Amino acid sequence: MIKAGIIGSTGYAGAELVRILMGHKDAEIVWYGSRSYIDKKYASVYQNMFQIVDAVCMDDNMDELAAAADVIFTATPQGLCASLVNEDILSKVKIIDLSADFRIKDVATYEKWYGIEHKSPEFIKEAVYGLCEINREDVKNARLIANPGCYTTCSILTAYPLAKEGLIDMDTLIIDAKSGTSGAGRGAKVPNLFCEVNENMKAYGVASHRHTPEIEEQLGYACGHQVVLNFTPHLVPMNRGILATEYAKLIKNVTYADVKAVYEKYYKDEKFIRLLDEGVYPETKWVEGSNYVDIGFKIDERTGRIIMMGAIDNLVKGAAGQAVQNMNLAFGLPEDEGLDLVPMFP
Ligand SMILES: NC(=O)C1=CN([C@@H]2O[C@H](COP(=O)(O)OP(=O)(O)OC[C@H]3O[C@@H](n4cnc5c(N)ncnc54)[C@H](OP(=O)(O)O)[C@@H]3O)[C@@H](O)[C@H]2O)C=CC1
Ligand SMILES: CC(=O)N[C@@H](CCC(=O)OP(=O)(O)O)C(=O)O
Repeated sequence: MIKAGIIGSTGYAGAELVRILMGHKDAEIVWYGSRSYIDKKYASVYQNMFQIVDAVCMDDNMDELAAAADVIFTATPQGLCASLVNEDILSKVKIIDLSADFRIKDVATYEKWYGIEHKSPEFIKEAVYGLCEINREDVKNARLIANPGCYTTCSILTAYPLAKEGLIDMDTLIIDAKSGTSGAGRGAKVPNLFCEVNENMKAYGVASHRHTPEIEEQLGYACGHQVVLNFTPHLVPMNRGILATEYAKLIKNVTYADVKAVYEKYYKDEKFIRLLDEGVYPETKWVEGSNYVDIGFKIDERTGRIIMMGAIDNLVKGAAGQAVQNMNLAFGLPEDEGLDLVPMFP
């Protein structure tokens, strides 16, 4: 039985980890970490866990946690994991970080886009970018896994096969993405108040969102050269879900069947990636509560562009589900263990 500790178990991503790990037959949660609710019952923070979780919240004593657990998930604000990790901890326990601390390989890029100093840059090189479908073999041997971001998971997986096969002009790639408000976390913030979000839609982080360099870096690895792109996120009035719509100029004269074959080359055996039929486009509702990524596309012959669309649940494939997928790989378990989450509808 894998013993899991969660730092930040009281946030939205942490709570989703709790929900998923409760249904995992080879893992148990031994540490419900919190900053604000220490010694309080976890089920008093999340009443949906009443009579399901009996544990109380604990502090973030890393030494005790590393002795008690086999894996630590950090579902905490940017910068915290980097301030906790050290060689002693990593020699005892694997860390799966849901924040961005170890995703970007160039520390100067991280510090510029996040506006904080990186507290343990010596571990950046070792960290594996935990996009399971792409880095599966590296994840299996990793001590430190950088769980990808929610927008980035959706954006990268949607464009990856075409980038890899040189089908699109990467300089023309534009990613327009929408997220539900759980993507912003549980902390109180004025832009996320009901009156600000309900019956409203807004772009934010325009030409400056911190996920831009993460997407550029990963798609750059795929196509083999530096990528510079536009990424514009939007907040939409729903709880969960991300829909990324991506536009790019096609380099080659290809048909729908050619492009579908390229997607199938990379994803046909991927349990969590569903390539939709021609004329069917992803909707967030069809993946809600699940670890699926739904992908659809259309070639616009009039403009010579392809329009690719991907949808995920930001808290599952965009955070906790992917983190459990990474844990399964890193501990030699079936990759889908605990992740048979049927999408909920409506
Ligand atoms: N929400 C999402 O869709 C996604 C989130 N992520 C990432 O996951 C991480 C958590 O996000 P999310 O759950 O949304 O955020 P929340 O604001 O909902 O939760 C933050 C969590 O971190 C804890 N925390 C805050 N400050 C500290 C601190 N100084 N020391 C220890 N613990 C602290 C909080 O504890 P307490 O409540 O007890 O104070 C809480 O458990 C972030 O890095 C985010 O970028 C990644 C992908 C998707
Ligand atoms: C709606 C919303 O605010 N979304 C967050 C992204 C989600 C997140 O927590 O970021 P990571 O995926 O990088 O961890 C944002 O734009 O910052």
